[in-house]
Amino acid sequence: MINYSLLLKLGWKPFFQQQLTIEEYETSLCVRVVEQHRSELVVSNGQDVFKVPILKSTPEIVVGDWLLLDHENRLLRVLDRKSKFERKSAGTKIQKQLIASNIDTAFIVSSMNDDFNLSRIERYLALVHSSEADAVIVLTKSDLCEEPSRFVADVQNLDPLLSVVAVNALDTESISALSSFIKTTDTVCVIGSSGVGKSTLINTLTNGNMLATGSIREDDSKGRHTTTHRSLILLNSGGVIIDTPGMREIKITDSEEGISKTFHDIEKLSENCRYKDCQHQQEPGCAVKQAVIQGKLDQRRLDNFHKLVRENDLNSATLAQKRAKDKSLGRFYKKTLSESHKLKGR
Ligand SMILES: Nc1nc2c(ncn2[C@@H]2O[C@H](COP(=O)(O)OP(=O)(O)OP(=O)(O)O)[C@@H](O)[C@H]2O)c(=O)[nH]1
Ligand SMILES: [Zn+2]
Repeated sequence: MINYSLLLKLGWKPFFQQQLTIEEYETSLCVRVVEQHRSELVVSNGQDVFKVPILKSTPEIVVGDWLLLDHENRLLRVLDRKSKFERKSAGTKIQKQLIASNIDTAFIVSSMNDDFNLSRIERYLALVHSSEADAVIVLTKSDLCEEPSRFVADVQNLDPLLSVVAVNALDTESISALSSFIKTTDTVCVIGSSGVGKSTLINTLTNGNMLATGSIREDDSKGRHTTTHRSLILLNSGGVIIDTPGMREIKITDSEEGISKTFHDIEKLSENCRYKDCQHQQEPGCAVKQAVIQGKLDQRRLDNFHKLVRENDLNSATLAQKRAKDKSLGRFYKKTLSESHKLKGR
């Protein structure tokens, strides 16, 4: 029988419970994926940590997923995801890759120094907004900054409803301001550019205790022992953090909805453009350009909006082209195969 009370500290929610049948509740095992390797998944039921092999028939599974297993720890099914983070695969391969799932809140980390960049924050916001997770902007290095409130105000200016917190990521007391954004059954992820303080923040949040879901030592191919990176971390104060390497190099793709939510002020203004399909470039009667002239909208914000839309269109188009190509290639193989069978008289 599934023990819900053990699952709660792993981020279990009514959303997942509602997906179970009574039979599944009575006969199966429910676990969360805490690590992902090439040939196996490391999962936890809130008490024990164990491994589930990845077979040819195993569907795409990522850290954060909830799985139902039978009593021999074989996969029955993956529960529907509450949210998911995807990215365009790195390199020349054009494919979408799932990198983490079931995240309630994403901490977008940015440091209050020369690296501070509103356009980059907007880019991360568009990403988070297309994942179904909530966004919180965490501004680090407050101890090294003369006027943190100026940075907070700049970010708040992007959207008055945004949650923005300034912290010294090295200091436990300072980051306690984040606790109201980490509910005990919530799953949080931390994203942002290199060097902004993501690891420092996670370390302080976990008091340096990164192995709370249990530690597993693994043999690598040469028979050496390596301690693997734990991707799903339990917080002593309740709540879960997901920190996978993939989360750190995520790019915009299929994020139209996220861009639209992030720049809802521009969307709102565009309702008054003369042309319905106005691109807010050189068209007459453009309400968005007018707002820039009147000082109601930053030229920087409009430029970044255009840039992200272009980038998203490009990535999404190549993805769509690849999908179409794969489909027609699949039909070609099928046809060739059936013709060769016909020739052989089968
Ligand atoms: N003074 C101060 N230093 C900080 C703060 N946050 C991070 N640092 C320092 O900044 C440097 C980079 O922090 P990391 O936590 O490694 O940054 P990261 O975002 O994890 O970087 P990557 O692993 O490259 O993605 C480290 O030397 C930290 O000690 C802060 O709030 N105050
Ligand atoms: Zn316009």
